[in-house]
Amino acid sequence: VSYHFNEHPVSYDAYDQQCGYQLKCCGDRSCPSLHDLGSLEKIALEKALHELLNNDVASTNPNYLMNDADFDGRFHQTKPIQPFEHLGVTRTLTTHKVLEELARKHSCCQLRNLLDGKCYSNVTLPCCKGSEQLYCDPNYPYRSYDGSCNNLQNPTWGRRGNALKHPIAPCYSDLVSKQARSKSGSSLPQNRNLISGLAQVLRERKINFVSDLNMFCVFMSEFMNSDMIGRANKRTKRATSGFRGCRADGSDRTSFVTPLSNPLLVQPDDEYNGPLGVRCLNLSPQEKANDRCEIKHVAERNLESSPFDLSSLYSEKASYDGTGRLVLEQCGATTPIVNSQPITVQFIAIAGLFGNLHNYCVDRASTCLQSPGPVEERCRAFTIGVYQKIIYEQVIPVLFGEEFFNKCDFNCEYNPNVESAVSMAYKSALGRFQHVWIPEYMQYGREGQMQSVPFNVFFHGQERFDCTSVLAGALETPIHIGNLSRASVDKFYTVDETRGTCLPCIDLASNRDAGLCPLVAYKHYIEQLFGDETSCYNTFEDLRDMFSADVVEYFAKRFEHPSDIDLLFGILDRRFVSGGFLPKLVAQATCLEFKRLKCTDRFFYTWNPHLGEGARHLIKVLDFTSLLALFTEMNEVPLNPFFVGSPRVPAGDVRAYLKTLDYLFCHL
Ligand code: HEM
Repeated sequence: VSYHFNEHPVSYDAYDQQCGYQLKCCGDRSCPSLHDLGSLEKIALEKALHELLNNDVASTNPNYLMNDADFDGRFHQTKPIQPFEHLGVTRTLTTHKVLEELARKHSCCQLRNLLDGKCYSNVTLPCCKGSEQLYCDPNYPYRSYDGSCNNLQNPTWGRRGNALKHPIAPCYSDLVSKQARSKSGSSLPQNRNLISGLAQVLRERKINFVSDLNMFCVFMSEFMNSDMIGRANKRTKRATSGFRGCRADGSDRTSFVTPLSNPLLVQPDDEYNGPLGVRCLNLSPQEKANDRCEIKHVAERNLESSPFDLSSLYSEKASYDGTGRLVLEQCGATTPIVNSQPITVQFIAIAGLFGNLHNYCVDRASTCLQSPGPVEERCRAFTIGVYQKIIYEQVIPVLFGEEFFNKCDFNCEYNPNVESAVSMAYKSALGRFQHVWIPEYMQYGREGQMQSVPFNVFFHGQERFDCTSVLAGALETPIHIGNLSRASVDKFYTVDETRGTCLPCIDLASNRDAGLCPLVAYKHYIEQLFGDETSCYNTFEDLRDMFSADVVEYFAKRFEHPSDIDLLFGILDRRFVSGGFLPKLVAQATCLEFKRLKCTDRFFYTWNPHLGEGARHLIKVLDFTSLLALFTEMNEVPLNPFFVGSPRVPAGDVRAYLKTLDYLFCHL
């Protein structure tokens, strides 16, 4: 299966073609003239500078900012635009304004030909010349901290701050920024209304089946996700606690409006929020990345490096003490992890296992390290190796099940010809599938003393929690299946167990803001890649091959046509991969992302030539069972850490065995 992205995404017609729908722009090969690009650029640059200046002003005015009195304060917090990033942000916004102007001036088909790259090759704005030159030392044996130089021919590939990729051209109604519309041209169903109605339908299912997969696996997956994708809320020069879109009491939109927020409307008859008087939910639009001013379909910025390199833990400038140990905070996590928001203490505790592993390594290696190089880099490479092994040999096989794991086929060699990047369809829709597993309650406590605590309690005041109890509880909390919990749909991130935000609504908003194409088109695209048979969806009944009856009935009530359904709803696909935990479409999308990120990583642990024999042996041995034995106070640790009720072994035995391997740290 090819995981390769086209350099320029192209509009995807194959579904319409196969299903006999009228093809847009069929036969229209005309192109817009770009003779006035220079003057469009000048005007756009002025507008962009003005907007950025206004945004910076807003970032210093409390009227525009969230504060701790808001229930969702810090949920939408923003990082600063670093001085070296200003030029890229300005160029991105300028080009965006030029694209919007081109969309106003030219016919849809002409614009489509232009953005699909069918008119001219590699057009950029005239004033936006020159790209930075990075020099990489091909013999330097360690990863950079921002992901650059992983690929020696293309040193910027995989780097923090790069754009994500559209696998197929987005389906904005104006091709560049306006939200997609239904087949007939009317608006799509309103976000919160659609999600809250869906949750109500699913709630009626009363499914009793409880899975034995646990929340430890879910938080580990979240941690992996945060390593490959960093959230890029639109930023200003200053970091902020988030820009306000709604009034503090949620009763309405605020009158202090900027392009930095894009609040969601809530209907008065909203089953949950209506009686609370909440009519508005805050939302942060995401920043795009088009730093070379290319005239093409543009995607969002990724604020992490894409490879699995523990970038969210080590961050861009890791804080080591004089001996190479990481400076660790709660549960062993680093400051950037502890300070990120929104974050639960379970996430902090999982990140902390890897922070602790780094320091465990330094403590052993620093006295005897025989391989050349600084101990912090050798231990970092080792820690990343253990983490990559856990992902590809433990997490993914469990999520995929044996059959699909083999079908996906992770046996590759290093492939330097493909860019390491994450797809928009994964980030803004299908990759979010595991949000449906968020339960109402989490277990918390040490052996024999577990208690049930509402999920959202763990977002706030994390220092109160005991790390062993947090992890022990996650191991014994089963995932939630079959419907959408109130903890996720109505009370997400709440401070008072009443007013909260709506995670699936944020997911849907993200899907729509990213202009993702309809579910049926994307499904067709991915099935073609996998060589699967593909279907056409002319009626809602046709959807029965992928959704259960209650969902089909709901969609039929809310959407005008099956091809209006948003890609996000692929998370409700009822065709699960056999022996695994993911729906088929989600599994296929995940397969592509994880394959790409493995096979394009020059330092992947199985082929990294700079790992010594000691590191290789330790990576083989270490897994979550060992990490839990080493870094928690559990008396007994699970052998199958992703399942509730796993058989356990005494932690002391595991620790004693690992101690016999200490000499290996001299040969990292
Ligand atoms: C149960 C724990 C989890 C919580 C509390 C959680 C929460 C969140 C939140 C608040 C966002 C930001 C939404 C936005 O502004 O767009 C987000 C984004 C996202 N989540 Fe989760 N999530 C969890 C687990 C997962 C898991 C297990 C996965 C799948 C591997 C996942 C995949 C994603 C993706 C792909 C995004 C978008 C990228 C990003 O903004 O980082 N999440 N999640």
